[in-house]
Amino acid sequence: MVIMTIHITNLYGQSPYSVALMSQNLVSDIGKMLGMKEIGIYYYDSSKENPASLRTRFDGMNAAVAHGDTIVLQTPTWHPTEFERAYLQQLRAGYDINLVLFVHDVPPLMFSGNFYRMPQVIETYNMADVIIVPSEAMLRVLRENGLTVKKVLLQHMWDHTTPLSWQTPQFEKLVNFSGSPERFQFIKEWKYDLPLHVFAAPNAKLEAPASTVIQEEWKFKTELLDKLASNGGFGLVWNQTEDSEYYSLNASYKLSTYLAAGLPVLVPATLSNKEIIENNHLGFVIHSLEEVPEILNKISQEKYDGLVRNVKRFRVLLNEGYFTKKVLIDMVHLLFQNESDQ
Ligand SMILES: O=c1ccn([C@@H]2O[C@H](COP(=O)(O)OP(=O)(O)O)[C@@H](O)[C@H]2O)c(=O)[nH]1
Repeated sequence: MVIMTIHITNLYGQSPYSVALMSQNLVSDIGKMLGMKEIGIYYYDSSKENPASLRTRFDGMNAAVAHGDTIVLQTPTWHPTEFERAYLQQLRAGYDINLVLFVHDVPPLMFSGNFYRMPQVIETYNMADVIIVPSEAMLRVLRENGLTVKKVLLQHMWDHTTPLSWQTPQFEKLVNFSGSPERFQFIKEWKYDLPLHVFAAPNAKLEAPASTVIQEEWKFKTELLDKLASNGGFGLVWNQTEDSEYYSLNASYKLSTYLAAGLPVLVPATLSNKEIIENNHLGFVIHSLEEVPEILNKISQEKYDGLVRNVKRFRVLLNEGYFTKKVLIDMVHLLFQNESDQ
């Protein structure tokens, strides 16, 4: 007899280029490995749905939920906050359950124009028994904005469970970047005498890129890792121009993609989890893009190969999903033990 089922939500219906979709699928797949059941959340324009049909939709999603169960909501669902709040309220009203929020992104902090929505978002977070947030810095900001949930866990880093590329990256004086030129202004302004290989969706190509900006085709999963590994060089994490401080709070998905491909990384000094890069010697922490050519022109073959060896060792954690497994298992302990009066 099962006495407690853990359910975890998973997003459906977004474009295959959606990183939100990829990351939710990843967490839900690992949750299922640990025996959790999935609740699918379809992405559509829910703002026009009337409350009665929304309630029926939620009842359908909750068909397998019973008293005593635990629900992990991966948030944002990219529906309006009202949708998430209504869903959680219906769960709370209908069942005696444990609620966990696994926060991937905080939309009011991603886009400054949305900051006015912060109180509503925090109110929704405060419905949780346990909340999982990307970093200590994110937790601080959420606390400053009224987060009261006592039981908190940190994600630290995204996993990347795509089958690995077994190629060993070679030292090349080039930088790989995965992300759209629309979001990352520095791509348009790349002025260094070093190739910048940009991996972005087909609809996000630059009209007239600098000759050192090489626009790669979008690649899925292992193909992406293979191409990054065969390009060699480094993987770059860099801020968007606007709202550039967000990487000091979230966990960057591309960071894990590069490491899974075996590439050493160049990351901004403001990155929330830069200590992981420093402590494990996985690349360089930089303060400005000006440092990129300096590093690439100076680094020796031996030093590069040493970084590649460190990455090869570390990436096992990502490939086997150990950051996610750890936080999901810690979540169960935190729910059912009294150790957390933090
Ligand atoms: O050709 C490509 C280019 C990008 N990506 C994915 O897009 C992510 C980068 O997305 P984003 O810039 O939103 O990540 P973050 O800002 O979290 O680092 C990468 O990690 C890849 O998983 C991909 O699958 N194929």
